[in-house]
Amino acid sequence: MTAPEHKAQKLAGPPAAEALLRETAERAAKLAQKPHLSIVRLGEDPASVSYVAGKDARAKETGLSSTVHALPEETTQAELLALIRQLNGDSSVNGILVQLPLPEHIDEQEILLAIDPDKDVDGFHPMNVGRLWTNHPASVPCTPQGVMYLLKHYGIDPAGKRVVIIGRSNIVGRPMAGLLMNAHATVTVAHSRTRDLRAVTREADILIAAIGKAHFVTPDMVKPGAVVIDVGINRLEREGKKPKLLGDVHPDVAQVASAMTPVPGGVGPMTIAQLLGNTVAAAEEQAKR
Ligand SMILES: Nc1nc(=O)c2c([nH]1)NC[C@@H]1CN(c3ccc(C(=O)N[C@@H](CCC(=O)O)C(=O)O)cc3)C=[N+]21
Repeated sequence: MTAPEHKAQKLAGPPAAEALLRETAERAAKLAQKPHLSIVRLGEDPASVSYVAGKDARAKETGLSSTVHALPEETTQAELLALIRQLNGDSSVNGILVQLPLPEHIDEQEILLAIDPDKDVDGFHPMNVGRLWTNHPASVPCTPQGVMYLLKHYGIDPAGKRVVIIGRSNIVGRPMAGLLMNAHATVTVAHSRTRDLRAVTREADILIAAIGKAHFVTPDMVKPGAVVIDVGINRLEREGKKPKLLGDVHPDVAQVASAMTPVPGGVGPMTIAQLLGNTVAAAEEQAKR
């Protein structure tokens, strides 16, 4: 590309995340007891170690308390279930998060089903999935809920607009579609089997990339003036250096989009802020009982 004639507005995550964290801290301070988040992680996958450390630190800065249960990779299904049941039964624990992905030998669906839906701050329990899809949302997955907050923060209302989501994962694509439908958008979910993907994505007023492939979305796939939300975080590990983080959207897309989230510093910080928001909401509900 030659010299850019146009540059999309940067939808920075940190200012929106700070606003959400401030609201969350104020709500946390009103509770008789500090909201408590229990985070469970298996094994030493570097991305998981780094994300969990971020969640734990942010929780403490926001006036919540948190515990990290770092278990060995070889932890059995039964041992993990036993820990979840213990946390379910512990009234001092308001939120439970089991960091994904789990090792191959663990049955993820059985683990997510075992978490008390009232403590399911990830919103991954089928009960909470059902609540979202019947437009009675309770706990909603943090990344898509964080995207909704970010859009609102920047004055972007999806009502009546055409939104195309690329990716159909349980963590991002599917719940994102449910939230946007609830917000009156016209939603298309595209994925790896979509024919003529470019024709589909070019229809989008708001394009959400949650594919998991670095720089997958190129300028030719974007309608001029569209808003582009990049949910991808592809870690390029480098010898002796911090990994480089690449989004799912090619940086040249900024020359056709009207607004675009950066990576890092876009959706990622929203995810963590929303997780703490969900934890405080769970604590508020539990305090009513
Ligand atoms: N049960 C569960 N719940 C999750 O919410 C969950 C999960 N498992 N597994 C993995 C994904 C990923 N995820 C991120 C959170 C924050 C950043 C984040 O803060 N990113 C920063 C950069 C962080 C860095 O430097 O590594 C940014 O984009 O600016 C990224 C990714 C939560 N996830």
